[in-house]
Amino acid sequence: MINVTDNIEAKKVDTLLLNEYNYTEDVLIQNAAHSLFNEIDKTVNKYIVAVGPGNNGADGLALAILLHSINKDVKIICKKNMSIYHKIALKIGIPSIEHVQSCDILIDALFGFGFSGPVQGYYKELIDEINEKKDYKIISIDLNTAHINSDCVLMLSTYKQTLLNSSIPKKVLKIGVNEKIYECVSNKYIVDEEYIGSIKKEKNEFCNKSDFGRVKIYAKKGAALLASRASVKSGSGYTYLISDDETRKANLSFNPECINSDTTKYDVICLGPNNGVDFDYASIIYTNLDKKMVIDADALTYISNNLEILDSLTEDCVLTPHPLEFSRISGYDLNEILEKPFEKLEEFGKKYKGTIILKGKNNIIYDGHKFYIVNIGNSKMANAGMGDLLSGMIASYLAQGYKTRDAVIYATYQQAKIGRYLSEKKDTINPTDILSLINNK
Ligand SMILES: NC(=O)C1=CN([C@@H]2O[C@H](COP(=O)(O)OP(=O)(O)OC[C@H]3O[C@@H](n4cnc5c(N)ncnc54)[C@H](O)[C@@H]3O)[C@@H](O)[C@H]2O)[C@@H](O)CC1
Ligand SMILES: Nc1ncnc2c1ncn2[C@@H]1O[C@H](COP(=O)(O)OP(=O)(O)O)[C@@H](O)[C@H]1O
Repeated sequence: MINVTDNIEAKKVDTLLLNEYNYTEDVLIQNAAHSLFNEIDKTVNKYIVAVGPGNNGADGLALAILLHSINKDVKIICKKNMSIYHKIALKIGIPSIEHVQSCDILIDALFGFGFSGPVQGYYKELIDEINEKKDYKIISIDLNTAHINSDCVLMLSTYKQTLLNSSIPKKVLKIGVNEKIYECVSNKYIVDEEYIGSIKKEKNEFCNKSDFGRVKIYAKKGAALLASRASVKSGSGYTYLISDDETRKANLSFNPECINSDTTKYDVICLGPNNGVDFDYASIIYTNLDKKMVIDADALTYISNNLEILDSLTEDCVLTPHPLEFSRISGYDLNEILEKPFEKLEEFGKKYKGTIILKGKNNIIYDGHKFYIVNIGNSKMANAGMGDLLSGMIASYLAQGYKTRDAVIYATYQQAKIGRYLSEKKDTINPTDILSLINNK
């Protein structure tokens, strides 16, 4: 998985590598430059590198030297950079220009995580000029400098936290450092295919349906159909729906594999999708504390009026709030949650047991120790019922024996991955579109 760092953590990584692991700045800059060079489009010819005063600028200069070595037409705009790379660049004849010229790619190597705003004077004027002329593609190194209209950011070694809220295309490049080294600095990770592959459970040849667990869902109306169908399609051995007559009747034709009656034998309960806020969730929760549990939607609203329930939750409970629901159960201000989701989840997680997923563009999963971010979905998925579907999927993977945290990660990733796939074909992605593709190869 890829580590996520805020500016303070990124500086700590820097210090750690230099002081504890004997890396030098030059080794890191060289590694960064080679990764950038490998990634950058070399089918074009003209490049300009806008160079800042610090190591972000040095990365840009080292990249310019590599582009020059393969005879590309590369120029630098560099007022001040004390690194050896500036001297080398000038010595080998890379032209230094004062103003932006026409080119194919402009590389923003002005500032990285050492920047603290606002930008003024020379750099402000240069940034305005870069944005104004724009007949080129702008690629930013590590972070996009304030107000630059980048087309892409190539982050170095860690995912930069401020970019979680940016829609600019981005990629993390390795710089010759094993990610495990960052673990003592950051406990936030972007979930990737590699992690998903490592937790995926394969089916044994002699398996039986009872090996895949029993899910009992308390839900009503369309939300019940979505959650229970998602549970069935995600592979739980048995899915039971506890609902009203009308919903059960509709579910019979929509979801023939689901069992529309109660059971005393089950491993997981999923509570809430459109089940009403007047339902007695407390007694279901208190009598099922030995089971795995997914608490969603109306059950979360109920808890916000019966907060003492939170004290009873176990490690095997999953809460699935969107930001407003999280605000209701935590009492935190909604804007504060949106601005500082990690801090607020950690504060909440210190008080109560279990795993919580804060849903949205960045789905942030917190298990009381680490944060796992699933951010491959897209805004076309933002419509009613998506959360109901997700809670059914989480319940299903819990029943199949996934660790609590991993069931949440696995379900969220599968949902977002289908959303990403469909986004190329559709302008709106409905939960039923996702349902039809759950479990497809
Ligand atoms: N492990 C790492 O952490 C690595 C970091 N590298 C690069 O190093 C960068 C960080 O380098 P630095 O710490 O030197 O910082 P930066 O290069 O991001 O910027 C620091 C410089 O910008 C100036 N500055 C800051 N805010 C300003 C403002 N508002 N207006 C004008 N000037 C301002 C500072 O005085 C300082 O000279 C990363 O973003 C990355 O590109 C790479 O070289 C490879 C490895
Ligand atoms: N902008 C977005 N980008 C990516 N995924 C999104 C976005 N908005 C919502 N989602 C996904 O849709 C779901 C929304 O859940 P929720 O708000 O609870 O929906 P509902 O109210 O329909 O139950 C989450 O799984 C989330 O990942």
